[in-house]
Amino acid sequence: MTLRIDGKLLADEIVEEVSKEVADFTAKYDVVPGLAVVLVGADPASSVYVRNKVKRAVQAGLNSIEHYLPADVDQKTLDDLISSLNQDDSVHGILVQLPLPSHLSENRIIEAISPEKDVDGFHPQNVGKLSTGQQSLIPCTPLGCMIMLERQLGDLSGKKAVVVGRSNIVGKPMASLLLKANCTVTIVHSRTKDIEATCAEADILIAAVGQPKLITESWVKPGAVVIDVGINAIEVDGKRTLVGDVDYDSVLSKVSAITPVPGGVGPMTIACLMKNTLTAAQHQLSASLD
Ligand SMILES: NC(=O)C1=CN([C@@H]2O[C@H](COP(=O)(O)OP(=O)(O)OC[C@H]3O[C@@H](n4cnc5c(N)ncnc54)[C@H](OP(=O)(O)O)[C@@H]3O)[C@@H](O)[C@H]2O)C=CC1
Ligand SMILES: Nc1nc(=O)c2c([nH]1)NC[C@@H]1CN(c3ccc(C(=O)N[C@@H](CCC(=O)O)C(=O)O)cc3)C=[N+]21
Ligand SMILES: [Mg+2]
Repeated sequence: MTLRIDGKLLADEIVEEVSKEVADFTAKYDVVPGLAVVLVGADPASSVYVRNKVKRAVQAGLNSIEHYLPADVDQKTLDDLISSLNQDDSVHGILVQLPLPSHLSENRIIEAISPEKDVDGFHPQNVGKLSTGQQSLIPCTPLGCMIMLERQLGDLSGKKAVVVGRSNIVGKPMASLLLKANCTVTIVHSRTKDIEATCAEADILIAAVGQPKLITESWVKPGAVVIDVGINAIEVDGKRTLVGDVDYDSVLSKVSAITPVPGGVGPMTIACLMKNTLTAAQHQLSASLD
Protein backbone atom coordinates (compact mmCIF):
# COMPACT_ATOMS: atom_id res chain seq x y z
CA MET A 1 0.00 0.00 0.00
CA THR A 2 1.32 3.39 -1.01
CA LEU A 3 1.22 6.10 1.60
CA ARG A 4 0.00 9.53 0.59
CA ILE A 5 1.98 11.91 2.80
CA ASP A 6 -0.51 14.50 4.01
CA GLY A 7 1.38 17.80 4.08
CA LYS A 8 -1.69 19.75 5.06
CA LEU A 9 -2.27 17.65 8.19
CA LEU A 10 1.39 17.75 9.18
CA ALA A 11 1.44 21.51 8.60
CA ASP A 12 -1.60 21.85 10.91
CA GLU A 13 0.36 20.02 13.63
CA ILE A 14 3.47 22.17 13.17
CA VAL A 15 1.52 25.44 13.22
CA GLU A 16 -0.25 24.23 16.39
CA GLU A 17 3.14 23.55 18.04
CA VAL A 18 4.47 26.92 16.88
CA SER A 19 1.39 28.69 18.29
CA LYS A 20 2.09 27.21 21.76
CA GLU A 21 5.70 28.34 21.62
CA VAL A 22 4.64 31.77 20.38
CA ALA A 23 2.31 32.07 23.38
CA ASP A 24 5.21 31.20 25.73
CA PHE A 25 7.48 33.63 23.93
CA THR A 26 4.95 36.45 24.11
CA ALA A 27 4.32 35.79 27.82
CA LYS A 28 8.07 35.87 28.50
CA TYR A 29 9.12 38.90 26.46
CA ASP A 30 5.85 40.79 25.97
CA VAL A 31 6.61 40.81 22.24
CA VAL A 32 4.62 39.25 19.39
CA PRO A 33 6.95 37.83 16.71
CA GLY A 34 6.44 39.75 13.46
CA LEU A 35 6.82 38.62 9.88
CA ALA A 36 7.00 41.11 7.00
CA VAL A 37 6.32 39.89 3.47
CA VAL A 38 7.19 42.06 0.50
CA LEU A 39 5.38 41.37 -2.75
CA VAL A 40 6.39 43.23 -5.92
CA GLY A 41 3.79 43.17 -8.68
CA ALA A 42 0.76 40.91 -8.83
CA ASP A 43 1.89 37.41 -9.79
CA PRO A 44 -1.19 35.19 -9.19
CA ALA A 45 0.84 32.22 -7.83
CA SER A 46 2.55 34.54 -5.36
CA SER A 47 -0.80 35.95 -4.26
CA VAL A 48 -1.98 32.45 -3.25
CA TYR A 49 1.19 31.98 -1.29
CA VAL A 50 0.81 35.31 0.51
CA ARG A 51 -2.87 34.61 1.28
CA ASN A 52 -2.07 31.19 2.79
CA LYS A 53 0.79 32.69 4.73
CA VAL A 54 -1.41 35.37 6.32
CA LYS A 55 -3.93 32.70 7.36
CA ARG A 56 -1.21 30.56 8.98
CA ALA A 57 0.40 33.54 10.69
CA VAL A 58 -2.91 34.32 12.37
CA GLN A 59 -3.24 30.67 13.50
CA ALA A 60 0.30 30.74 14.88
CA GLY A 61 -0.31 33.98 16.78
CA LEU A 62 2.28 35.88 14.77
CA ASN A 63 1.98 39.44 13.62
CA SER A 64 1.92 39.50 9.83
CA ILE A 65 2.69 42.63 7.84
CA GLU A 66 2.36 42.75 4.05
CA HIS A 67 3.96 45.31 1.77
CA TYR A 68 2.53 45.37 -1.75
CA LEU A 69 4.68 47.32 -4.23
CA PRO A 70 3.88 48.02 -7.89
CA ALA A 71 5.70 45.95 -10.54
CA ASP A 72 7.60 49.03 -11.75
CA VAL A 73 8.96 49.99 -8.31
CA ASP A 74 12.57 51.21 -8.42
CA GLN A 75 15.48 49.53 -6.67
CA LYS A 76 16.04 52.45 -4.30
CA THR A 77 12.46 52.30 -2.95
CA LEU A 78 12.82 48.57 -2.34
CA ASP A 79 16.27 49.03 -0.74
CA ASP A 80 14.83 51.70 1.57
CA LEU A 81 11.92 49.48 2.57
CA ILE A 82 14.28 46.60 3.43
CA SER A 83 16.49 48.87 5.46
CA SER A 84 13.51 50.20 7.44
CA LEU A 85 12.31 46.62 8.09
CA ASN A 86 15.83 45.67 9.23
CA GLN A 87 15.70 48.47 11.79
CA ASP A 88 12.12 47.83 12.93
CA ASP A 89 12.15 45.94 16.26
CA SER A 90 8.59 44.68 15.74
CA VAL A 91 9.73 42.80 12.62
CA HIS A 92 11.64 39.56 13.29
CA GLY A 93 11.33 37.94 9.87
CA ILE A 94 11.54 39.43 6.36
CA LEU A 95 10.55 37.61 3.17
CA VAL A 96 10.78 39.18 -0.27
CA GLN A 97 8.70 37.14 -2.67
CA LEU A 98 10.75 35.82 -5.62
CA PRO A 99 11.13 36.04 -8.55
CA LEU A 100 11.40 39.83 -8.75
CA PRO A 101 10.75 41.79 -11.96
CA SER A 102 13.88 41.72 -14.13
CA HIS A 103 14.83 45.39 -13.60
CA LEU A 104 15.50 44.62 -9.92
CA SER A 105 18.55 42.78 -8.56
CA GLU A 106 17.53 39.70 -6.56
CA ASN A 107 21.03 39.25 -5.19
CA ARG A 108 21.22 42.82 -3.98
CA ILE A 109 17.86 42.53 -2.19
CA ILE A 110 18.67 39.18 -0.59
CA GLU A 111 22.00 40.52 0.65
CA ALA A 112 20.31 43.66 2.01
CA ILE A 113 18.12 41.63 4.38
CA SER A 114 19.62 41.31 7.84
CA PRO A 115 20.78 37.64 8.09
CA GLU A 116 19.08 37.38 11.52
CA LYS A 117 15.74 38.28 9.89
CA ASP A 118 16.24 36.21 6.74
CA VAL A 119 13.46 33.65 7.34
CA ASP A 120 13.87 32.30 3.79
CA GLY A 121 17.48 31.37 4.55
CA PHE A 122 18.61 32.83 1.20
CA HIS A 123 21.23 35.32 2.45
CA PRO A 124 24.80 34.23 1.57
CA GLN A 125 25.65 34.13 5.27
CA ASN A 126 22.87 31.61 5.94
CA VAL A 127 23.67 29.64 2.78
CA GLY A 128 27.32 29.44 3.83
CA LYS A 129 26.44 28.37 7.35
CA LEU A 130 24.13 25.63 6.08
CA SER A 131 26.78 24.26 3.76
CA THR A 132 29.44 24.30 6.49
CA GLY A 133 27.17 22.71 9.08
CA GLN A 134 26.69 25.75 11.31
CA GLN A 135 23.36 26.69 12.85
CA SER A 136 21.37 28.99 10.56
CA LEU A 137 17.92 29.84 9.26
CA ILE A 138 17.09 27.03 6.83
CA PRO A 139 15.09 27.55 3.59
CA CYS A 140 11.44 26.70 4.28
CA THR A 141 10.69 24.35 1.38
CA PRO A 142 13.68 22.02 1.88
CA LEU A 143 13.10 22.12 5.64
CA GLY A 144 9.50 21.04 5.12
CA CYS A 145 10.66 18.21 2.84
CA MET A 146 13.13 16.98 5.49
CA ILE A 147 10.43 16.94 8.17
CA MET A 148 8.22 14.80 5.91
CA LEU A 149 11.07 12.45 5.01
CA GLU A 150 12.14 11.95 8.62
CA ARG A 151 8.53 11.28 9.67
CA GLN A 152 8.29 8.67 6.94
CA LEU A 153 11.68 6.99 7.13
CA GLY A 154 13.21 7.89 10.49
CA ASP A 155 16.98 7.84 10.09
CA LEU A 156 17.99 8.76 6.53
CA SER A 157 21.57 7.60 6.95
CA GLY A 158 22.98 5.79 3.92
CA LYS A 159 19.92 6.33 1.72
CA LYS A 160 20.46 7.21 -1.92
CA ALA A 161 18.81 10.57 -2.53
CA VAL A 162 18.39 12.18 -5.94
CA VAL A 163 17.36 15.83 -6.19
CA VAL A 164 15.96 16.90 -9.55
CA GLY A 165 16.69 20.63 -9.93
CA ARG A 166 19.55 22.85 -8.74
CA SER A 167 17.93 26.18 -7.90
CA ASN A 168 19.22 28.29 -5.02
CA ILE A 169 15.82 28.24 -3.36
CA VAL A 170 15.04 24.50 -3.48
CA GLY A 171 17.47 22.09 -5.15
CA LYS A 172 20.78 23.20 -3.65
CA PRO A 173 19.65 23.70 -0.04
CA MET A 174 17.71 20.40 -0.30
CA ALA A 175 20.91 18.62 -1.27
CA SER A 176 22.79 20.27 1.64
CA LEU A 177 20.20 19.06 4.14
CA LEU A 178 20.14 15.52 2.76
CA LEU A 179 23.93 15.40 2.92
CA LYS A 180 23.85 16.64 6.50
CA ALA A 181 21.40 13.79 7.25
CA ASN A 182 24.01 11.33 5.89
CA CYS A 183 22.33 10.50 2.59
CA THR A 184 24.36 9.81 -0.53
CA VAL A 185 23.23 12.73 -2.65
CA THR A 186 23.04 13.24 -6.40
CA ILE A 187 21.74 16.42 -8.03
CA VAL A 188 20.42 16.16 -11.59
CA HIS A 189 19.34 19.02 -13.86
CA SER A 190 18.61 20.01 -17.45
CA ARG A 191 22.10 19.06 -18.69
CA THR A 192 22.22 15.67 -16.98
CA LYS A 193 22.69 12.64 -19.21
CA ASP A 194 20.68 9.50 -18.39
CA ILE A 195 18.56 11.43 -15.93
CA GLU A 196 15.85 8.79 -15.89
CA ALA A 197 18.25 5.96 -15.00
CA THR A 198 19.84 8.04 -12.23
CA CYS A 199 16.46 8.85 -10.72
CA ALA A 200 15.48 5.18 -10.88
CA GLU A 201 18.27 4.36 -8.40
CA ALA A 202 16.95 6.72 -5.74
CA ASP A 203 15.55 5.56 -2.39
CA ILE A 204 14.48 9.19 -1.96
CA LEU A 205 13.48 11.21 -5.02
CA ILE A 206 12.93 14.96 -4.70
CA ALA A 207 11.37 16.68 -7.71
CA ALA A 208 11.95 20.45 -7.92
CA VAL A 209 11.89 21.10 -11.63
CA GLY A 210 8.87 23.17 -12.59
CA GLN A 211 7.84 20.80 -15.42
CA PRO A 212 4.33 19.37 -15.12
CA LYS A 213 4.32 15.56 -14.69
CA LEU A 214 7.88 15.15 -16.02
CA ILE A 215 8.59 12.21 -13.73
CA THR A 216 6.75 9.04 -14.67
CA GLU A 217 6.73 5.39 -13.58
CA SER A 218 9.98 4.44 -15.36
CA TRP A 219 11.89 7.14 -13.41
CA VAL A 220 11.21 5.65 -9.98
CA LYS A 221 12.64 2.71 -8.08
CA PRO A 222 10.09 0.31 -6.58
CA GLY A 223 9.46 1.32 -2.96
CA ALA A 224 11.03 4.79 -3.30
CA VAL A 225 9.81 7.76 -1.27
CA VAL A 226 8.89 10.61 -3.62
CA ILE A 227 8.64 14.26 -2.57
CA ASP A 228 7.04 16.46 -5.22
CA VAL A 229 7.96 20.12 -4.76
CA GLY A 230 6.64 21.23 -8.14
CA ILE A 231 3.63 23.50 -8.34
CA ASN A 232 2.52 23.93 -11.95
CA ALA A 233 -0.71 25.52 -13.05
CA ILE A 234 -2.10 23.84 -16.16
CA GLU A 235 -5.39 23.98 -18.04
CA VAL A 236 -7.54 20.86 -17.97
CA ASP A 237 -10.81 21.13 -19.91
CA GLY A 238 -10.47 24.91 -19.79
CA LYS A 239 -10.09 24.86 -16.00
CA ARG A 240 -6.93 25.87 -14.10
CA THR A 241 -5.57 23.02 -12.01
CA LEU A 242 -2.36 22.44 -10.07
CA VAL A 243 -0.08 19.53 -10.80
CA GLY A 244 3.34 18.57 -9.53
CA ASP A 245 6.54 17.64 -11.35
CA VAL A 246 5.63 14.00 -10.78
CA ASP A 247 2.93 12.16 -12.70
CA TYR A 248 1.22 11.08 -9.47
CA ASP A 249 -1.13 8.46 -10.95
CA SER A 250 1.64 6.89 -13.03
CA VAL A 251 4.06 6.35 -10.11
CA LEU A 252 1.53 5.73 -7.34
CA SER A 253 1.45 1.92 -7.32
CA LYS A 254 5.24 1.64 -7.56
CA VAL A 255 6.43 3.89 -4.74
CA SER A 256 6.10 3.41 -0.97
CA ALA A 257 5.12 7.00 -0.19
CA ILE A 258 4.47 10.18 -2.12
CA THR A 259 3.41 13.77 -1.48
CA PRO A 260 0.37 15.08 -3.39
CA VAL A 261 0.06 18.45 -5.16
CA PRO A 262 -1.69 20.42 -3.80
CA GLY A 263 -1.66 19.44 -0.12
CA GLY A 264 1.94 18.23 0.10
CA VAL A 265 5.07 20.36 0.20
CA GLY A 266 3.25 23.72 -0.23
CA PRO A 267 1.53 23.76 3.18
CA MET A 268 4.74 22.50 4.82
CA THR A 269 6.69 25.42 3.32
CA ILE A 270 4.32 27.85 4.98
CA ALA A 271 4.38 26.00 8.32
CA CYS A 272 8.20 26.15 8.24
CA LEU A 273 8.05 29.88 7.54
CA MET A 274 6.11 30.29 10.79
CA LYS A 275 8.66 28.11 12.58
CA ASN A 276 11.55 30.16 11.18
CA THR A 277 9.90 33.43 12.22
CA LEU A 278 9.62 32.17 15.80
CA THR A 279 13.24 30.92 15.72
CA ALA A 280 14.43 34.28 14.38
CA ALA A 281 12.51 36.17 17.08
CA GLN A 282 13.92 33.89 19.81
CA HIS A 283 17.48 34.53 18.62
CA GLN A 284 16.94 38.28 18.28
CA LEU A 285 15.42 38.64 21.73
CA SER A 286 17.88 36.43 23.60
CA ALA A 287 20.80 38.16 21.88
CA SER A 288 19.51 41.59 22.77
CA LEU A 289 18.90 40.61 26.42
CA ASP A 290 22.26 39.09 27.33
N1 LIG B 1 5.95 23.72 -2.83
C1 LIG B 1 6.63 24.82 -2.58
O1 LIG B 1 6.59 25.29 -1.47
C2 LIG B 1 7.47 25.42 -3.62
C3 LIG B 1 7.32 25.00 -4.90
N2 LIG B 1 8.13 25.48 -5.89
C4 LIG B 1 7.95 24.88 -7.22
O2 LIG B 1 9.02 23.96 -7.43
C5 LIG B 1 9.41 23.93 -8.79
C6 LIG B 1 10.87 24.30 -8.90
O3 LIG B 1 11.07 25.61 -8.42
P1 LIG B 1 12.50 26.34 -8.54
O4 LIG B 1 13.53 25.49 -7.92
O5 LIG B 1 12.31 27.72 -8.10
O6 LIG B 1 12.65 26.32 -10.14
P2 LIG B 1 13.82 26.87 -11.09
O7 LIG B 1 13.16 27.10 -12.38
O8 LIG B 1 14.57 27.94 -10.43
O9 LIG B 1 14.78 25.58 -11.23
C7 LIG B 1 14.37 24.44 -11.91
C8 LIG B 1 15.49 23.43 -11.97
O10 LIG B 1 15.03 22.30 -12.68
C9 LIG B 1 15.91 22.01 -13.76
N3 LIG B 1 15.15 21.55 -14.91
C10 LIG B 1 14.25 22.22 -15.65
N4 LIG B 1 13.74 21.44 -16.62
C11 LIG B 1 14.34 20.24 -16.50
C12 LIG B 1 14.23 19.02 -17.19
N5 LIG B 1 13.40 18.86 -18.23
N6 LIG B 1 15.00 17.98 -16.78
C13 LIG B 1 15.83 18.12 -15.75
N7 LIG B 1 15.96 19.25 -15.03
C14 LIG B 1 15.23 20.31 -15.40
C15 LIG B 1 16.64 23.30 -14.07
O11 LIG B 1 17.89 22.96 -14.62
P3 LIG B 1 19.00 24.06 -15.04
O12 LIG B 1 19.59 24.54 -13.74
O13 LIG B 1 19.97 23.30 -15.85
O14 LIG B 1 18.26 25.13 -15.77
C16 LIG B 1 16.74 23.95 -12.68
O15 LIG B 1 17.87 23.49 -11.99
C17 LIG B 1 8.45 24.91 -9.48
O16 LIG B 1 7.34 24.17 -9.95
C18 LIG B 1 8.01 25.84 -8.38
O17 LIG B 1 6.76 26.42 -8.61
C19 LIG B 1 9.13 26.37 -5.62
C20 LIG B 1 9.32 26.84 -4.35
C21 LIG B 1 8.47 26.43 -3.25
N1 LIG C 1 11.12 34.42 -1.17
C1 LIG C 1 10.35 33.39 -1.51
N2 LIG C 1 10.20 32.35 -0.65
C2 LIG C 1 9.41 31.30 -0.99
O1 LIG C 1 9.28 30.33 -0.20
C3 LIG C 1 8.72 31.31 -2.24
C4 LIG C 1 8.92 32.41 -3.07
N3 LIG C 1 9.75 33.43 -2.69
N4 LIG C 1 8.32 32.47 -4.28
C5 LIG C 1 7.37 31.47 -4.71
C6 LIG C 1 7.64 30.13 -4.09
C7 LIG C 1 6.43 29.24 -4.13
N5 LIG C 1 6.07 29.00 -2.77
C8 LIG C 1 4.91 28.36 -2.35
C9 LIG C 1 4.64 28.08 -1.04
C10 LIG C 1 3.46 27.51 -0.64
C11 LIG C 1 2.48 27.19 -1.56
C12 LIG C 1 1.19 26.58 -1.10
O2 LIG C 1 0.68 26.91 -0.05
N6 LIG C 1 0.60 25.67 -1.86
C13 LIG C 1 -0.64 25.03 -1.48
C14 LIG C 1 -1.85 25.65 -2.14
C15 LIG C 1 -1.67 25.94 -3.61
C16 LIG C 1 -2.89 26.56 -4.29
O3 LIG C 1 -4.03 26.29 -3.89
O4 LIG C 1 -2.67 27.32 -5.25
C17 LIG C 1 -0.51 23.54 -1.81
O5 LIG C 1 0.44 23.16 -2.51
O6 LIG C 1 -1.33 22.78 -1.31
C18 LIG C 1 2.72 27.44 -2.89
C19 LIG C 1 3.92 28.01 -3.27
C20 LIG C 1 6.95 29.64 -1.96
N7 LIG C 1 7.88 30.29 -2.65
MG1 LIG D 1 13.41 30.05 -9.44
